[in-house]
Amino acid sequence: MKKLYTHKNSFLLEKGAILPEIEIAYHTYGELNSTKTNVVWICHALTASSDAADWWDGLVGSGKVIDTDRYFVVCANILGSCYGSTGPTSMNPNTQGKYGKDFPWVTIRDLVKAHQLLKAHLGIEKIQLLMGGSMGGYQVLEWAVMESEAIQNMFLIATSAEESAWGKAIHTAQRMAISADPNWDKGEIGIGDAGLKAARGIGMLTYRNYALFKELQSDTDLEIIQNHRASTYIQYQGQKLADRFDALTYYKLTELMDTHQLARGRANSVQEILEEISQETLIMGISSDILCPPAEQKFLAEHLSNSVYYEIDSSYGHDGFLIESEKIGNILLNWIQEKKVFA
Ligand SMILES: CC(=O)SCCNC(=O)CCNC(=O)[C@H](O)C(C)(C)COP(=O)(O)OP(=O)(O)OC[C@H]1O[C@@H](n2cnc3c(N)ncnc32)[C@H](O)[C@@H]1OP(=O)(O)O
Ligand SMILES: N[C@@H](CCO)C(=O)O
Repeated sequence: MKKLYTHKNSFLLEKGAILPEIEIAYHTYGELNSTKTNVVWICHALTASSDAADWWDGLVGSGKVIDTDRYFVVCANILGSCYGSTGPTSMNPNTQGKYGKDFPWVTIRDLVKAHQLLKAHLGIEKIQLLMGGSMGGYQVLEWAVMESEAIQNMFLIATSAEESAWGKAIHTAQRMAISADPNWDKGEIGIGDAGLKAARGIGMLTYRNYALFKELQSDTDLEIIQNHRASTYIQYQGQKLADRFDALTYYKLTELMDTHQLARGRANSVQEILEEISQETLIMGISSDILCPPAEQKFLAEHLSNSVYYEIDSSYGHDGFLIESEKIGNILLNWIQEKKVFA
């Protein structure tokens, strides 16, 4: 069941803006043990909610690798999202209207800072396993730097230490699509679906790849000259996101992703800051990921001193981190046992 934590005091964002208060939507599964040594915290990616047992159901649940009968599992919706935490679709207590386009610039560090408040509220001192894929991994790495003493072990998949030039270019194209929507300038919540659909279409091309489209979406009817399978698939995926997400939120979350730079204000290079992280870390890459390709995870493994790297052979591309639960689960379970993560 989704719960809500309200931080009644003002919340200072990295870039200087102040939110008068923040709400954080979250899910917990299982019970915190008496020694408080069974916490698993899951950080979610771009469009997911706090219900990790739903979107990562192959990994999280009773008897699964992230066993909710044994562990106290927490997943919180990120600041700036539209799934319950404070974001552009929320009411601004100062104006009694929705934040909309006035929702300030948020960084990955702000997401972590907000979730640290929830962690304190839940009485958690240490996180035994902090895990996340894609933007979830961005938060994991930031948290390891921001509160090193609280993070015991980490699992990272399809992620990186900084948003790549490639990622920023894709996000810019997505924002161009959203802002080309005829209703965009109205700046209201709940409009801009045409732009959002196009942005999701662009996204899908990077979450999947040539080979998967060839395999699953090639036309079987050789006579067809319109409504190609690949076209209707992309259109359908655009509609599917528009049915559950908000255009302005998506626009701002892509800007948020572009702020990911672990070294900002801390070191002269990403390598330098990674070398300061000492937690035991499992890192996974997906062979066909063209958005956060395995080279990015190999780079992490090269510079995180206590890490181990595995590559999953999958045709699902970046979305493999959400889909390939069996392959991910087998490696994760072995690593948890070998490293005695919950011993
Ligand atoms: C709170 C919430 O609701 S969060 C919702 C869950 N999502 C998240 O957490 C975000 C992360 N998840 C995701 O991005 C996605 O759910 C993924 C990547 C895990 C899986 O994506 P899916 O869309 O389920 O899978 P896939 O790419 O195989 O597409 C299947 C869908 O496309 C449809 N489809 C397939 N081929 C075609 C085609 N040629 N033309 C039209 N539609 C098609 C299928 O019928 C199916 O429809 P359905 O979703 O209504 O059953
Ligand atoms: N399918 C994922 C991709 C981003 O990692 C999402 O929509 O959140």
